[in-house]
Amino acid sequence: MQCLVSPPKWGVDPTISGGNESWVSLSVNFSQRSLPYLYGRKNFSKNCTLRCAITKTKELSVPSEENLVKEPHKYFDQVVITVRAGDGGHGAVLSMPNQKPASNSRGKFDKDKARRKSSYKRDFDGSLILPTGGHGGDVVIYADESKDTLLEFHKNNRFKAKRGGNVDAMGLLTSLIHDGLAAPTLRIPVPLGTVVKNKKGKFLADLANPGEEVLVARGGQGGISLLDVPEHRRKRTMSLTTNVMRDESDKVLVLGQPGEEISLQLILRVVADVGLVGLPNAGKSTLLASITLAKPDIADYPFTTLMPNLGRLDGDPNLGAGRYSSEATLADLPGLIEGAHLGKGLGRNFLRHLRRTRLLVHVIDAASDDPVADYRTIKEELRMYNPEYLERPYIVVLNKIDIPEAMDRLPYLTEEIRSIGVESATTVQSVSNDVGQADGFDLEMANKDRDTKGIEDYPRPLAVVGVSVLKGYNVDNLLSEIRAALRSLRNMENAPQEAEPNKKKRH
Ligand SMILES: Nc1nc2c(ncn2[C@@H]2O[C@H](COP(=O)(O)OP(=O)(O)OP(=O)(O)O)[C@@H](O)[C@H]2O)c(=O)[nH]1
Ligand SMILES: [Mg+2]
Repeated sequence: MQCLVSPPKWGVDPTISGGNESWVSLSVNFSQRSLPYLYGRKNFSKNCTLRCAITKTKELSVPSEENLVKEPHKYFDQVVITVRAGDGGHGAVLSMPNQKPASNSRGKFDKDKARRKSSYKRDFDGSLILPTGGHGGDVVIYADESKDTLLEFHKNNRFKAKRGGNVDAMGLLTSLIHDGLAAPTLRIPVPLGTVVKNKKGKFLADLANPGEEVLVARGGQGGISLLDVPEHRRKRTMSLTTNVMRDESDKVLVLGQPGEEISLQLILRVVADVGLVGLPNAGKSTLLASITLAKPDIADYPFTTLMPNLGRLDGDPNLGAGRYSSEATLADLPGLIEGAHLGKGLGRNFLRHLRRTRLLVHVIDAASDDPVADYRTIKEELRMYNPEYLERPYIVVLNKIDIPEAMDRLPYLTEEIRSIGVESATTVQSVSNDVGQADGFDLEMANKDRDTKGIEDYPRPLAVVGVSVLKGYNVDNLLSEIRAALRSLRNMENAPQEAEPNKKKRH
C-alpha cells in the first residue's frame, strides 16, 4: 500500500502506524519549528494520529511472466479480470412463408424446403411465431474446491462468453454455437473464499462454500425477426404478427443486444478455522505437516512459506459421534516480522487471511534468543493490524524443546507467556463472514481499542504447550488442546445467544 501525504508541512513526515486495506493510521510528530505558536499551549500534543480512509486502492499492474514465477506470493490473492457476456444473436428479415407446396425447381417435393417452412410456427390462436436470435452466454463465477490461488488469472484475465445463434434469411437458426439457440453460460472457477467486487470496490459476492456462484455479466438478448411483406399484404399479415417491417429503420430491431462487460476485483481470503502464526522459522509448516496430510515446504531459512498452506484436521476418532466437532482446516501462514503490518517482510497481505479463522495457534521457537520477545512481537503486529485478532482464542506452542536450552527454560517461558494478558481467554468471538461491510469488523471500535489497549489488555492463551514437532514430543497433547478449543468454540457457536442489551455489536 502506498500512502501519499504531501507536502509534509507540519513537521516530521508522517509514518503509517496501523490500518488495513480500507484505512491507515498516520502518526505525525509536530516539531517546535513548524508550529511555534501552538507550542506550550494548554492541550497541545506533539503527537497526533490521523485516521485516513483509503478511498481508492491502486489498481494492480499486470505482472510480467517472470515476476509471476519469481514472486507468486505477491499475486496469488488479488487480481483484476474483465469479463464480457456473449452478444445476442441477430434475428432476420424474413419473407412471408410460401403458400405453395414445398417443391424444388423440377416440381418435385423438397423435404428440406418443407422443413424450413415448418419453422414458421403458429401459436394456439393461429398467430405466427417468428424465431428470435439466441441469448448471449452469461458469465458466472463459482467457488471450486480444486482451485488454490488466483495466480492463473494474471496470465489470463479476459473472459468472453459466446454469442447467441443468428436467424438466417430462411428463418432457420444458424447458430454459431454447437448446442442450439442460446449460448452456454461461461463458468469461471475460483478458489473457495474468493470475494468478488466490481472495479470501484462494490461488494458483489463472497464465494466461501463449494458451488456458490454469482452471475457477473448477463448475455445480450437476441434480436427479433421481422416479416417483410408487400404493402398490399401488410394489413392481413399484421393480424397474424406484430413483427412486420414497416420501413428500413425497423431493421435495427433485428440486431442482437450486446452482452454486458465488467471489470472485477477478485480477492482471495483463505478459508480456515485455525491460523498458525509466528516469526519465520518457528516451525509452523513443520507443525502443519505433522498433524495434517499437507506437504508444505519446510526449510531452515526464513520465509520458506510464501503463500498460505492449508491442511485438513480430521475429526477425533476417540470422540465417537461427536468427532466432527473437532474437524478443522488449518492455515499455515507466511512468517510475520516486526513491522509486518506496515508492509515489512512479506507484508500485511497475509494478515487479512486470519480474518475468517476461529482459533489462532502461535508457534514460537523456544530456542531463539528471546522467545517471549518473539511472542510479544507477533501479538503487537496482530494488534496493529486488527485488534480483534487478539480477542480470538489462541494456543501458544513453544516449539523445538528437543534442543536442550529450550527444554531448560520451558517452565520459565510457559509461566511468562501465561502471565501476559487478562483472564478471559474463554471469550469466543464469532467470526464474521460479512466481508462486504468494512470487511466485517467495527472500524470505530477497532481504532479506539488500538489507541487505548496494549497486548496486556487482551485475553491470555487457552493453553501454552511445549513441543518438539520435529521429534514428535508432546504433539498429541497439543493436538488435544487444539481439538478441545475447537469443540468448545463449536458448542458456544451452536448455543442460543443470550441477548446483551447495550452491548455494541462487533461483528
Ligand atoms: N530442532 C528442531 N527444529 C525444528 C522443529 N520444528 C521445526 N524445526 C526446523 O525449523 C526450521 C523451520 O521450520 P519451518 O516449519 O519451515 O518454519 P516456518 O515457521 O514454517 O518458517 P517460515 O515458512 O519461514 O515462516 C526447519 O529447519 C525445521 O526442520 C523442532 O521441533 N525442533
Ligand atoms: Mg513455513
